[in-house]
Amino acid sequence: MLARIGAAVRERLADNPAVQRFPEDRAEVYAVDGFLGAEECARLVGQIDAVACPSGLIDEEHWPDYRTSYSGDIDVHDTTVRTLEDRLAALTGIPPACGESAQGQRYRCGQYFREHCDWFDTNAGYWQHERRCGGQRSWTAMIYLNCVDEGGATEFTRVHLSVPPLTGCLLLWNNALPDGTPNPWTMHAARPVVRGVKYVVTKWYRVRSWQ
Ligand SMILES: O=C(O)CCC(=O)C(=O)O
Ligand SMILES: [Fe+2]
Repeated sequence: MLARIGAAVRERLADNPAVQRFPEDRAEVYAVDGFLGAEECARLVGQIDAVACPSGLIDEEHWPDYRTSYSGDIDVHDTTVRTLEDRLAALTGIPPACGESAQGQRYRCGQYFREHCDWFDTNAGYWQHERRCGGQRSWTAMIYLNCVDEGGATEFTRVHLSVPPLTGCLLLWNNALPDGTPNPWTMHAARPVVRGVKYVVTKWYRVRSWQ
């Protein structure tokens, strides 16, 4: 399933001249500049400020201080959110039903999200729940809503790829290898914001409908 999804999205992205793939064979990471306009970004920033609470973590108990950002589910009925979802579906071909609700995140000065992979550990206790809610995560889509004065890069730590936040830019990656197994090279972190504040919206996609 994951191999099939990976191949379908890969083919579609390869045909799109607006999509750039980072020159890294071990991880499939792509960027699309100007995926959202400045006004759309500003509207989403306002929404995030309205809903943001300290970010949770799926395995909070074992990993305190792993993620110090604030986050929240943004309003799924909002027109900007709908536009964003539609654009992502058109770009990737992934059915919108597979997407978890869009999550907004805000990192203030000094805040970060330590090194992690987005796919689920199928040996962890939480997996029994997640496998029934759509299963494994396939692709991750993240949109930067603003430029950060200093810090706040998304770093793929094992392949030494660092992506600085840029207003409206989409970062997209496949959490699986071409054979459908989890790709350890997708390990990534949100580096601490040094000056300014960082806002992003993240969509994680599952192999089946998310519920
Ligand atoms: O904010 C970032 O740069 C990365 C966020 C992230 O890794 C996530 O939300 O899974
Ligand atoms: Fe992540």
